Amino acid sequence: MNTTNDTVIDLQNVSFSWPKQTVPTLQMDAFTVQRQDQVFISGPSGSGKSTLLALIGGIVVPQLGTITLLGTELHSISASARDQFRVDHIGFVFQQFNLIPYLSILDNVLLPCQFSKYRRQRALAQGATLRAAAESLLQHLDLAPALWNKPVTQLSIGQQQRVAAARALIGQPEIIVADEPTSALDADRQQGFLDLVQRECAQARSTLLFVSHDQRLSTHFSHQLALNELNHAAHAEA
Ligand SMILES: Nc1ncnc2c1ncn2[C@@H]1O[C@H](COP(=O)(O)OP(=O)(O)OP(=O)(O)O)[C@@H](O)[C@H]1O
Repeated sequence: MNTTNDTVIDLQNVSFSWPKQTVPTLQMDAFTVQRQDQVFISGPSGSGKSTLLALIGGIVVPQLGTITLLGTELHSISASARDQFRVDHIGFVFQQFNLIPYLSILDNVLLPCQFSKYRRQRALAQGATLRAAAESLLQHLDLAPALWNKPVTQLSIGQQQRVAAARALIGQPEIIVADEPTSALDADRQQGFLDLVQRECAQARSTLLFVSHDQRLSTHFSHQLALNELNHAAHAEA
C-alpha cells in the first residue's frame, strides 16, 4: 500500500453493490488522496459519483476491500462511530444546500459544532467565540453582516450556497466534499464560488473532493478523477 502520514483517503480493492443489486455499482482497485489535495471528480450520470461519496462518508460500507480515512478503517468501526467520524472530519456541500429553513444563517453555519466537540474546539481555536468563528467565515465568503440574523429562506440561491459552504468549513474538517455544488449557479457565480471554496480549503489545509458534470471547472484542479475510467463496474456497463 503506497500511503503516507499525509494520506487522507485510501480506497483499496473496493467493490460495492446497493441492496438488491446483483452487479456492483462501484469497483475500484486503488484511489488515494493526500492532505490539501483538491480533486475534481467527474463522470456521466450513473457512473457512481454519489456512491463513491457515500462510501467515503461512511454512509455505506463496501462488501469487499477497505476504505481508510485519516488512518481509520471505516468498516472496523460501528455505524454510529462512522456517523460521529463523518461530522468530526468531513464537511459536506450538497447541490440542494440542505439548510435548515427555520434557523438563521449563523445558526445554520454553527450546526456541525452542536454535533461535534472536535469541530467546536477547532472553531474556538479560530475565533474568540463560536459566533466569532462563524462570522469570520461568513465574511470570507462575502456574506455581509446585515444578512447574518436573517432566515436562510430570504437569501438568493448564491447566498444560500455560500452559507452551505460556511457550514461545511466551520471547525476546519480535514475533508470537504462538494457534490455538484455549483449546478444551481450561473457561470460567473460558479467560478466565484469555486474560487472561494478552494481558497478556504487551502487556508485550512483541508482536502477538497469536488464533484461536477461541468468539465470547464476541471482546469482549476491539479488532481482529476474520471470515474467512468477508474470504476470497473461503470466500464462493464458502458
Ligand atoms: N441509494 C441507492 N439505492 C440503490 N441504488 C442506488 C442508490 N444510489 C444510487 N444507486 C444506483 O447506483 C448507480 C450509480 O448511481 P450514482 O448516483 O452513484 O451515480 P452518479 O454518477 O452520482 O449519477 P448522477 O450524476 O446522475 O448523480 C445507479 O445505477 C443508481 O441507480
